[in-house]
Amino acid sequence: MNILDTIVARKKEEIAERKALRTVADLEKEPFFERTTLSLSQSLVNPERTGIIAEFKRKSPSKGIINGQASVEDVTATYARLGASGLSVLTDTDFFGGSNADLLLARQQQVPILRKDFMVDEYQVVEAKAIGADVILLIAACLTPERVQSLAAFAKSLKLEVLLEIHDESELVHICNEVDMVGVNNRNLKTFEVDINTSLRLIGKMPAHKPAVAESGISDPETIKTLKQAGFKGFLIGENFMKQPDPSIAFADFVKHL
Ligand SMILES: O=P(O)(O)OC[C@@H](O)[C@@H](O)c1c[nH]c2ccccc12
Repeated sequence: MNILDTIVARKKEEIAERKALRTVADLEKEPFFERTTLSLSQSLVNPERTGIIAEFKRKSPSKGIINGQASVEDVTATYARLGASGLSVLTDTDFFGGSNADLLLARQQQVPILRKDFMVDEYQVVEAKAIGADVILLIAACLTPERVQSLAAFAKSLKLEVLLEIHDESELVHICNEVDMVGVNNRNLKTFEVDINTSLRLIGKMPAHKPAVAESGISDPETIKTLKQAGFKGFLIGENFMKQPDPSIAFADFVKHL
């Protein structure tokens, strides 16, 4: 089994455990459930922002511990203040060291927030709304095109936006009307290999009317210039900032060079 299959198998167990603890009806009573969500697709094309979706990630299966001490409140506040177009918060605990509590803390910021997790069930979409997310991620590598479409339609019914993540040509067929943005993960989730050229290769084959997001392995402001020229509007960056003792300082320094 590759790591993605392992994560998704564990995720399904976790969802069953969570459903037993809190029903959908419980989630719908959460204070954040009834709220006006923010649009990441609009924020990405706002010329006053950087296009960066800055990610809070404590650890990952490929890197182990990235940052064991940073405060989600402090770091996301700096990201938002210094021009991040959006925030991405890992909510998977077992493999990424994140939690729903992290996303709730990030929600103090008035910028769109992506719930970064492995979404395979409608329950998680309801939960995303209840914990304060504006956008969900759907990963083509763990869903059929039909499931992408049905989960995306469900997310839209809750006024959440959808970022569809693809990694190669074969996954272009997962793109449907219901997704708002298409991301290209430069990291192969099965082998962990990272190659920025994955984004540059795929952009020409993606729909021009949906903002394109380049994801993973970005560590140089020059790369953002190249990706922008190729047509990307969003740049999802985690580790480059999180691996520093103070991710806020790393972010401030990076945006100076854009
Ligand atoms: O830390 P990086 O290399 O900047 O990557 C961020 C983000 O793209 C990455 O965390 C990611 C992209 N798609 C995912 C899906 C699940 C978990 C994590 C991810």
